[in-house]
Amino acid sequence: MESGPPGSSRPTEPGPCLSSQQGADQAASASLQNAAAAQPGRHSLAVAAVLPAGGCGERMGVPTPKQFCPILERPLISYTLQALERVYWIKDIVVAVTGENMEVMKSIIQKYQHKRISLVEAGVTRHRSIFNGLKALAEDQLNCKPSKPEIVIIHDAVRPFVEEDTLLKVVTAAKKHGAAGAIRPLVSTVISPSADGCLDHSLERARHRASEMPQAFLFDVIYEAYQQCSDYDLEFGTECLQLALKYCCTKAKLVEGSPDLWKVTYKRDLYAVESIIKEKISQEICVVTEEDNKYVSHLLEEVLKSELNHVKVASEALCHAGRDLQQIILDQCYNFVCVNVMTSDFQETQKLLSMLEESNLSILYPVVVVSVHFLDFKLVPPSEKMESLMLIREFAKEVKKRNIWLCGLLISYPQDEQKLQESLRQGAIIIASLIKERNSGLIGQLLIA
Ligand SMILES: Nc1ccn([C@@H]2O[C@H](COP(=O)(O)OP(=O)(O)OP(=O)(O)O)[C@@H](O)[C@H]2O)c(=O)n1
Ligand SMILES: O=P(O)(O)OC[C@@H](O)[C@@H](O)[C@@H](O)CO
Repeated sequence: MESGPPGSSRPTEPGPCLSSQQGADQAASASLQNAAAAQPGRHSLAVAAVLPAGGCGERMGVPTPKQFCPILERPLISYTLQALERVYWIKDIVVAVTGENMEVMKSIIQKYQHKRISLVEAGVTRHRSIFNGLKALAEDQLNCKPSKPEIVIIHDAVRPFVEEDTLLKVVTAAKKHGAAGAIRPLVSTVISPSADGCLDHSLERARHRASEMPQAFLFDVIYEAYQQCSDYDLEFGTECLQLALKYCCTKAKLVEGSPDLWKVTYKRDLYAVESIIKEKISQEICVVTEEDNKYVSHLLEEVLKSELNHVKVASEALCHAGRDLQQIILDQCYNFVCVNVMTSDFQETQKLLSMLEESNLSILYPVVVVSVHFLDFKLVPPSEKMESLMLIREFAKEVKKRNIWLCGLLISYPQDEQKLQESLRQGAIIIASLIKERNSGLIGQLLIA
């Protein structure tokens, strides 16, 4: 079993330097795990995960294997790893990738700072890849520690939306029953065709379910099942729960899963993943300004709130050493509007960009920064400021390297109150679109409300 990339830290317990969000995640995990472990006769479980990621994604119909297809410029598998890493009681995550993708996988682990990841060679089928992952856990010594877990989770690398409570449910059920798997209601009816391609019979949809992931097993059960498995099953099987039943007489407990457990299979699934992630990271906007611009910022904040229902909009002063702003960054707000009034320079915006670059916020998701410039076009014709405003292109090119997506917005700042409200509304509509759509084609552009 190969560890993560050279120089990367071996799987370690999450350190004390967790950001407040990660800390919150760990606290949530601890409470979930304690809840499970608190059950009579329970003790904390040694849990590992195996992620089969050795497929070629034929049904996706693109050259890149789907687990490496980019979502907001980040490979799909990295989202799944992030989902599992947030669950701190999963001690080891074994990913099965083909030899030709081993280096790509190592670079993903390094770039997105994934921890507790080990790599094994995938097999020519999904079952063989999973078996290789189990062998690595059974026979390998991670960090000179016994790596054989009590419970092993098996989860497809192309199912990025898996929550801790679902993982805990299948693990808890597997501890009791030997095996457990997430299921979902069938959307289409299952039919059985006859040899001549006509309908032989259909299954009663209400009495059947779709088998999804995650699944969990007592390690010894599923490892024994794979060791006994026929070549036919290894070659053509698609259901781990069936192997546990067939070779170990273990009847898996079926756990109702959430709607977002689906497997990315076709191209449309990538678009669905991207829109879900965009929705998730556009739920909070921070309007940043200097003290003397608070009035305009507040006006813009109110209009943004009215334009973006359910989105949390807060204002923060850029000064005071950014103490409150630091906390907002730590709490993983991915959208910032920097308000500049009657100026075309970028001093305030650059202060914000520096703070963002110093944080690790944009490692996993692109951070959108809109540098807003209110100008009274009657007093200051835009043409006079255009040259300095176009510097946005250079700034944007620089910070894009840190996954910060910067663009500019020029908003007319008329003296007339009613016209100002109209400008603000136009500006808010553009800001809302930039944040929700996250169109990388607009990076470095100067838009005019
Ligand atoms: N030899 C294989 C085949 C599949 N998988 C993994 O098993 C998961 C679910 O399988 P599937 O959706 O079938 O992936 P692909 O085989 O890549 O897709 P396709 O059948 O369209 O080629 C994926 O994470 C895939 O990478 C694997 O580890 N090893
Ligand atoms: O490799 P395939 O995508 O054909 O099969 C994978 C799925 O069957 C599997 O992930 C769930 O059905 C649970 O077993």
